[in-house]
Amino acid sequence: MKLDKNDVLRALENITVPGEGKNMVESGAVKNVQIFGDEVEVDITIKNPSLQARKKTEVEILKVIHREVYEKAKIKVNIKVDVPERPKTNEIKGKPIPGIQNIIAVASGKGGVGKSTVTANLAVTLAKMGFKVGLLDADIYGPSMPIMFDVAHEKPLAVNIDGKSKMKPVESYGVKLLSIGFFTQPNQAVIWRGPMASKALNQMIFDAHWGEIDFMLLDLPPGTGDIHLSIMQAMPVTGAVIVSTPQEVALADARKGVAMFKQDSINVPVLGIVENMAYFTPEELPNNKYYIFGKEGAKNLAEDLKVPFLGEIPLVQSIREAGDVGRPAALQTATTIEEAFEALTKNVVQEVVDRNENLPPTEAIKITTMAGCSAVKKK
Ligand SMILES: Nc1ncnc2c1ncn2[C@@H]1O[C@H](COP(=O)(O)OP(=O)(O)OP(=O)(O)O)[C@@H](O)[C@H]1O
Repeated sequence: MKLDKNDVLRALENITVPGEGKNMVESGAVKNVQIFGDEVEVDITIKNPSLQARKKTEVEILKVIHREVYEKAKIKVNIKVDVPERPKTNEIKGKPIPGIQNIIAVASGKGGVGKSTVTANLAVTLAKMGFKVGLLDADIYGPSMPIMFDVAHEKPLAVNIDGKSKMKPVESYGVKLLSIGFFTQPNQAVIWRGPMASKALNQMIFDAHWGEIDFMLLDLPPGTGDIHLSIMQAMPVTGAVIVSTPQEVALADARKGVAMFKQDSINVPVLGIVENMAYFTPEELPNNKYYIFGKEGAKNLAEDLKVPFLGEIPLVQSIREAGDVGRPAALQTATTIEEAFEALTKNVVQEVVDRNENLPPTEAIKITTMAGCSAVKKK
């Protein structure tokens, strides 16, 4: 018997693909029907990859054609599975942490570019602006926050919260702080294996009593390794800030840092790049700028990678000194350093706001307005 293609299509209009509302012709799932005498070949694309869905689709097509068109038709069904790609931007991973609204990971490809210094100053500037700030020093290779916040001799206390013993972060300059450095001896070299470090970090995140936090800053170890992956998978990181100097070797590593956050398995939005040690200004010649590590390297990198440029911080002796004495330089009021960190912090907050505005409302609560923060004006 010679079959008619239209009869086959009409028959297929009676059935749907599992999980899809419209009939399989109307939904566009049926891609092609070919007839060769009493043979019918149906090409169909479905979104559900399960074996069960494929089998069910095939059986239903066979049954409906045999019933409605020709009971002895020889039927071949070619099923292609096309799983719709999940939207990649603004994805939040990890379990949300009650009370913590935004988690910003601060990273650098290369070590020693001032990642911890920038993180500490961002933290105190956010606190000055009126935000509730937490800082988690996850730099397992060289935790420097206890020194930078002058709390190296303190230890987090245990508090009882709803019958559970929780770690209470140490507080300094309005910033709640936990560091992997609180749990190691200053002179002891600790060799952290990946899973051990992740466990310690998980405890500092989930077994600590952080309370209400607007911005939790995460000082990551330098580089792009295993530990970064574990942290990103364990925590709902809002976005990442990359710190680099303008120097070529640092930029090459910063590029890798950006690539790490953008890769599919991590997929954390990059809030932008900070250029640290952008130029040197001697105190006695405040108008002179010396571009020791090159000029605008990180700014150009940001343009190149199409990520925001968040700001530049000069190389200033007092920034280093302030770090060493344990009082972040941005606390020095009415200085160009304070100004530089304020400009940087406003840009970071703005990027977080922009990023959160693009999130569906069902996501965990995020800061979507800077109202109430007089220090920050919306662009
Ligand atoms: N803008 C700056 N001006 C002057 N000194 C700075 C500046 N930024 C950082 N430093 C100094 O550079 C040194 C390295 O900085 P920091 O420890 O913050 O770097 P890092 O990138 O966090 O290093 P690590 O590899 O340990 O993660 C410190 O002595 C710090 O005080």
